[in-house]
Amino acid sequence: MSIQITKEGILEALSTVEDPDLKKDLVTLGMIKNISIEQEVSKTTVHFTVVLTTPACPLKELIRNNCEKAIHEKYNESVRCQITMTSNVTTVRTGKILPEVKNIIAVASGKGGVGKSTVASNLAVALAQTGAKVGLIDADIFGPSIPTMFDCESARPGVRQEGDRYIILPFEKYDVKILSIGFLAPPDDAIVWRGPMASSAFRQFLVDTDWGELDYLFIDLPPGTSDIHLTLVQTVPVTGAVIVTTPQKVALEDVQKGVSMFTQPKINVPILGVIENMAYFTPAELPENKYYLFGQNGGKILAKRNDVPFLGEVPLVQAIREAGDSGTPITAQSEYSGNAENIETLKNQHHAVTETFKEIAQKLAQSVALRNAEQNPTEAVSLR
Ligand SMILES: Nc1ncnc2c1ncn2[C@@H]1O[C@H](COP(=O)(O)OP(=O)(O)OP(=O)(O)O)[C@@H](O)[C@H]1O
Repeated sequence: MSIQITKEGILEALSTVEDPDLKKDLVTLGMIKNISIEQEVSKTTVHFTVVLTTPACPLKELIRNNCEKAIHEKYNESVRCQITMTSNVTTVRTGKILPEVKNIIAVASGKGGVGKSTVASNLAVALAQTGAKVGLIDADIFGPSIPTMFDCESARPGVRQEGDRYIILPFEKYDVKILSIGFLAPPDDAIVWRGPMASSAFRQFLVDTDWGELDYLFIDLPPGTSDIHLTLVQTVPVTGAVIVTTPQKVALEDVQKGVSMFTQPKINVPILGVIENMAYFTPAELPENKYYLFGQNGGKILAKRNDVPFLGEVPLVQAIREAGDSGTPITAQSEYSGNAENIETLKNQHHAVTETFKEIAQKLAQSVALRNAEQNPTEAVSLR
């Protein structure tokens, strides 16, 4: 005898399955789509799609198994489940500027030289590798390093004319769409770009650029707080900020000021998480050793103090610096390609660091999904 199964019954069963990150059930979160039931004399198959909120979700198989279990518990072990797992990055952004960009993520630090551009580049590449559509704006007028890190120092963005408007076309590399203040001003002239000219160029990157559809648009901000920060939050609603720090106390004090800038009531941009860069040094020839040159756990302490997620720590290793200088972020390299004597050790170190960036990128995507599910949309700031 065939079992009587209805769409309502399937939804009831699946409403007992929680998304482990978002801590709400899949039905409430609107993640269940395309339910259909195939009933034959001796077997019943239910089909449905689970739409995950992050690309390449690591919990995919767990969620799939829990769905199957819920259907079996409600009906019978003999019911077959054909579950399609897809993803659709969520958004809460509104407004006329960049409506096709789902999430704008500011990458900030209190101090210069903590590796903000390195982290932003690698997160952008790592998320693009999961199939997400990603863009990156290098707004660091004091030292635009993205052109070096993506080996496109002489690149000039294209332009398209629409009536009397000029639309900028970003440059694309490693599946990331890129624009940099460095494309407009030769490095030695960067100094004259401080102030209103830089802010106006940056505004054009947001307002007059054809970014197309993007899941994540990263903004690599200058260190500290600046006019560029204000231009950003005044021009577009920002999904959230990622804070990059090194562990030492002096860095943390500056970084705290950066955090407070975003979280002050007038600005109100949520912090998506803290990343500790150069957390420890591991020499290639002693891969098991960790030397905490700048102190330990500074990033974790900062995250705890501000009650925001800690996204992970990146070690200080030669391969990251070499990759940045060579114009291919380490996550975009399939393996270590130098010709050093200790090649096997360097390959292992390279692999470990690449995996670390991928894990941090995944945690960031989860943090964005959580922020979009739980918090109100950010609004562009109006300062008087
Ligand atoms: N984890 C790391 N291991 C080794 N070298 C690193 C690491 N992170 C960054 N670097 C190197 O440190 C230097 C500064 O990094 P980066 O330009 O990313 O910092 P930044 O915070 O963006 O700097 P700025 O304040 O000038 O914008 C670069 O040469 C980069 O390759």
